Order: sequence, then structure tokens, then C-alpha cells
Amino acid sequence: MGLDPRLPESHILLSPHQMYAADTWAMQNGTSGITLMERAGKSVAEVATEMMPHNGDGTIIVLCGPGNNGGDGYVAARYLAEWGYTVSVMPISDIMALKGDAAIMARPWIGRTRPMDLNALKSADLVIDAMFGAGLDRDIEGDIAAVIEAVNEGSAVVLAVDLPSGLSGATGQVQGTAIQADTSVTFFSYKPGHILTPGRYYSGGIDNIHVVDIGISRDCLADIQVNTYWNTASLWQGAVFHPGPSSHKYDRGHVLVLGGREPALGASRLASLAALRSGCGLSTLACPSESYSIQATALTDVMVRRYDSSFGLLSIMADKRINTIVAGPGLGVGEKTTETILAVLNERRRTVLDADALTSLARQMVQLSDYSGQDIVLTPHDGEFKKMFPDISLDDRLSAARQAARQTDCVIVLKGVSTIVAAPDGRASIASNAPAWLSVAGAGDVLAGIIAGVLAQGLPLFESVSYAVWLHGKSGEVAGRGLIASDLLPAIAKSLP
Ligand SMILES: NC(=O)C1=CN([C@@H]2O[C@H](COP(=O)(O)OP(=O)(O)OC[C@H]3O[C@@H](n4cnc5c(N)ncnc54)[C@H](OP(=O)(O)O)[C@@H]3O)[C@@H](O)[C@H]2O)[C@@H](O)CC1
Ligand SMILES: [K+]
Repeated sequence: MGLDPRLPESHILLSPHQMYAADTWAMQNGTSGITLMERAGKSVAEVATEMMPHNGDGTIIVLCGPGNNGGDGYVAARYLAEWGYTVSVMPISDIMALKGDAAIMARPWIGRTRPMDLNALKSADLVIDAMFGAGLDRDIEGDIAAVIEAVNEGSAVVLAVDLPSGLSGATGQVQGTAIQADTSVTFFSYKPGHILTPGRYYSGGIDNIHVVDIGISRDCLADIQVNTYWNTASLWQGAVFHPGPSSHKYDRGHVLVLGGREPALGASRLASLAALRSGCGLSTLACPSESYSIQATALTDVMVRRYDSSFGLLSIMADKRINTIVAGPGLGVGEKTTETILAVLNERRRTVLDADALTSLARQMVQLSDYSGQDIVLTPHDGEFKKMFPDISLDDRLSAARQAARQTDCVIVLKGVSTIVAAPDGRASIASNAPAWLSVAGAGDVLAGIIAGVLAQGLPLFESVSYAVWLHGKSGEVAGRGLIASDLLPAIAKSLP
């Protein structure tokens, strides 16, 4: 039931605040809150039936919270009872204190309402978690934390309404403690917390998160400043370059990778080959004279040039067809690297700064904003990010990446299980397709190369970088378990959309 990622706009992620705006828009345009809640609760009940044995046996407990998430729970309980299931409601707060739509929806519930019983929760067949959704605004503690722990320890299959209780829909972080759901049903669109980790795992995994249509028109999006996207094809498919019969290799750009010295010679080779595999027309590796013969012997498809000073590098870059630079993989850390990077940046080409370039620049971030308006991509993993941005907390990775992008006026690729691409204008994408076995030596060098290879093709920056991150994840999936970084190179070609 999850949205088909090929559909237009299925990549949109709404924060809890933006989702409130969508609900409000629907209510102002003719669909009452009660109608939305009725549809939300009914779709939860429909998914619940798929999780129960087909003969209808088994017990269902619906945990209902103090707000509208609880209201959805009462509706789901009503439908399940009507359909013949053995269902009871266990409220976690005083029913008399319910307000608004939730109070209205609790009234027609004439089935069994029972006091909190942790043992019953542990032995139920299905628990529907309708405690908290978008309204969670602080850590869960005390008795409610004990309820969540009982559910997590118990044997029941768990269905979360909107979000597992305790999970922040905005950040994907756990607030105190959270329900570990097997399946989640959310409304209108995924929330960032479903795609980010650990939220994705608490929600049951991407394949088990259902997005249901509760009758909110997508016209509401015109009034909401959407700026967060799931990194799937519908986000970037318009930014993929498809060469035509008359296109020339120079139409697809020329990437220059700056290589370094022993012992890290493979890193720049991986980046230069990954660039070529990603569809750019030409790839050149520039390296110091001392490593020239090794690199030139190892590479057939990539041109190898030598440079021993920034001046030498600039004379290679005098070829204006070189439109994208990769600096970092195997480049070496230190002042010389910093000097080289700053010389390259002055040439105003699209530039990907990775690995050693990021470490070298860590104390020079102010200088990066001097290149404001240029297409610069920084690809830190957490360790590099902390060195570069010691004042930005990584507790909320999405906000952290956005803040760093704004501060540097660069696109930030914050690498991790759910790699985030953040643009200085506030847009961000979150990827969910990288397999665990992609975390292997050299995979980052390949990513830097893919990003450059895609950027060289000249399409819009944010979409291109998001596409490149997706392509990297897809290549990991295609290369399969036990992959090493060089396996990704042929896999890139097989993964091209
Ligand atoms: N009509 C609509 O808009 C529709 C909404 N829909 C549904 O509504 C959900 C959003 O509903 P919501 O805004 O009422 O918030 P919700 O998640 O129920 O929680 C709020 C309550 O929790 C409490 N609370 C918060 N944190 C807490 C904590 N740590 N520990 C303890 N208490 C805590 C907070 O208490 P307070 O801060 O007031 O003390 C408040 O009472 C959304 O996820 C979707 O499922 C759908 O039906 C579609 C139509
Ligand atoms: K919930």
C-alpha cells in the first residue's frame, strides 16, 4: 500500500508541522477533521486485518493516547469490532479529558475498554499503537515508558498509527523510548522520521510503512513550502542526462580527479573510474610525478596527467572542457592540499571535496563561504562533519546538514545509513537504498566519483547530487553482499536508470 515511488510527488516528505498545515488546508477546503480521522482509522483497521490470522482468531488491543492519534485508534477499534475481531481499547490517559475530534470519535466506541494491563499487552496477538503521532513534543517517561517497554518485550505484532509512539516524525530520533513497530500506517505522505534512521527501523522498515490516502488533495502542497524529499526517482528523474544519437562525449562533461601519493593511490583511481561509469564523457586523473607511472599503468579508460604544483594543475585546467573537479580521495592531509584546493576553487568549476580535502579544510571553513555562489559539494561522514562543524550537533542529522549547507553555501552530502543531501536554499533529500554492505573501504571514493560524473553532465545541482547518492546505493545493492569498492564500478553501469 506504500506510495509508488514512480508517481509524481511521491518523494515529498512532510514534517509534523507541515502535515498539520495539510490537514488544516483539507479542513478549510471542505473535508472535516472527523472525516479525515474516520478514513485514517478505517485504513489502520484494514491494515490490521492483514496482520491477523485469516480465521479471525486472536486478540487485538488498541492503545489510545490523549490526542488525535488516540482518536484514530478509537475509529480503528470500532471497525475491527464491526468486522468480528476480538478487540479492546486500553487508554493511556483519562478518556473524559479527550478533546475535539478525538473526543467525538471515542463516543461511538461501545466495545470493551479496559484498564492498563501490561501482561495482557505482552500476550496480545496484535497491538495497535495509537498513543502519540505528530503531537509528540517531549521525551516519554514514567508509566507510559513502561507501557512501551512492555509492548516491545511482548510477543504481539505491533501496528503503529502514523508514527511509532516516541519517534519524532521530524528527526527520526527516539524521544526517551519508542514503540518498535512491525508495520506503520501514515497519512498523505511519509514523514522524514520514517526514512531517517533509526526511525525507519522503529517504523518496521520501508517496505512495511503504508502511506494511505485520506482524501487530502495534493493541491494543499501549493501552500506548504515543501523542502524535504525522499531520495527516489521521482525527485531527480528530470535531472538524468540521456545522451541522444548525435551527442558527443564533450556534451557529457569532463571530470578531473586530483590524485596524491603512496600509499593511497587506489582512492583517486576509484573516483576517476566511478566518474566515467556514471556517464560523464571523459575522466582525467592528475597526480604527482612520483606516482605517475603507477597510475598510468593501472588505468586504461582514464587519462593520466602529472602535476607537481598548483601552477602545474592550473595549466591542466586551462582546458575549459574540464568542468568538474574531485579533490580529496587519496590526496593527503595538510597545508599543501589546502593550497591546491583553494587554487582549484578559484577556477570556478563544479567541485566535489571529499576525504582528505575535508580534513585539510576543517579549520578553514570561513574561507569556503568566500566561494559563495559556486557549485561546491562537500561529502563528510560523521567524523569529518564533526571536525568541520564542531558547533553543529549531529543529534538531528537533517537539521545539521541543512545548517552546514547554509553556513558554507555548499551542498552537503552527510554520509550514513540514510545519506542526506542538503542544499544552501534549505532543500534536503534523504536516501534509504544503501545496503549495509556498502560501508566498505573505498566506497566513499566511488561516491565522490559518481557525484562528479553526474555533475559534469551539467544538470541542476541538488537533483544531480541526490541522483548520484541514489546511484551509489543502487550500485551497492546490485554488487551484492561481500562487495569491495571496485565491484561497484561495473555495478554503476547496471544501475543507471
Ligand atoms: N484532524 C487532524 O488533524 C488529523 C489528525 N490525525 C492524527 O492525529 C495525530 C496528531 O494528533 P495531535 O496533534 O492531537 O497529537 P498526538 O500525536 O495525538 O499527541 C498529542 C497529545 O500527546 C501529549 N503528549 C505529547 N508528547 C507527550 C509525551 N512525551 N508524554 C506524554 N504526553 C505527551 C500531548 O499532551 P500535552 O502536550 O497537551 O500535555 C497531547 O495530549 C496524527 O499523528 C494523526 O494520527 C489523523 O486522524 C488525520 C486527521
Ligand atoms: K502512534
